[in-house]
Amino acid sequence: MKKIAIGSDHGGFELKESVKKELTALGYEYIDFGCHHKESVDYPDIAFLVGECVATNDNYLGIIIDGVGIGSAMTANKIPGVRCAVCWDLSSTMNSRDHNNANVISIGGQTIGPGLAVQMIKKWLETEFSGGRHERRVTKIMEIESRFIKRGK
Ligand SMILES: O=C[C@H](O)[C@H](O)[C@H](O)COP(=O)(O)O
Repeated sequence: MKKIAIGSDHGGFELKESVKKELTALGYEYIDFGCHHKESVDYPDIAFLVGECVATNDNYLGIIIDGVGIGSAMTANKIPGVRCAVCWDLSSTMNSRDHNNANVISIGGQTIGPGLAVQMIKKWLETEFSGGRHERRVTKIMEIESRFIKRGK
């Protein structure tokens, strides 16, 4: 069973607490990279820690929650090896695993209620990458990333 790296900014803090309860109920071990309060923080600081954990540990998946999910996903996707998907419903959630092999999910604490969020997280964790034609496409994504790493950009 994969382990989970989870983090949020102030806008996702409350939803993160709900998601953590669901993770525990599902039997997942997790590391909470913060924040641990509702005071204003900068989402790149937390998204970096979650993304770094996933990129350096094959047995981790990541969950990031900020206001709408966009800034944290932008940040995490700067880290080589991270494929972070902004998801907003069950369909985007399943697609991000089944087709895109996302290893980090980013959701909005101000746009998604706790009921839907826990359903999404459960679905995301139980959905496997289906490979096949999608393997070819995800490989192309990773090859584009490697080209820029080689150039040192
Ligand atoms: O994409 C970024 C996130 O939605 C942030 O949670 C948001 O930008 C934070 O804004 P504020 O400082 O106004 O809560």
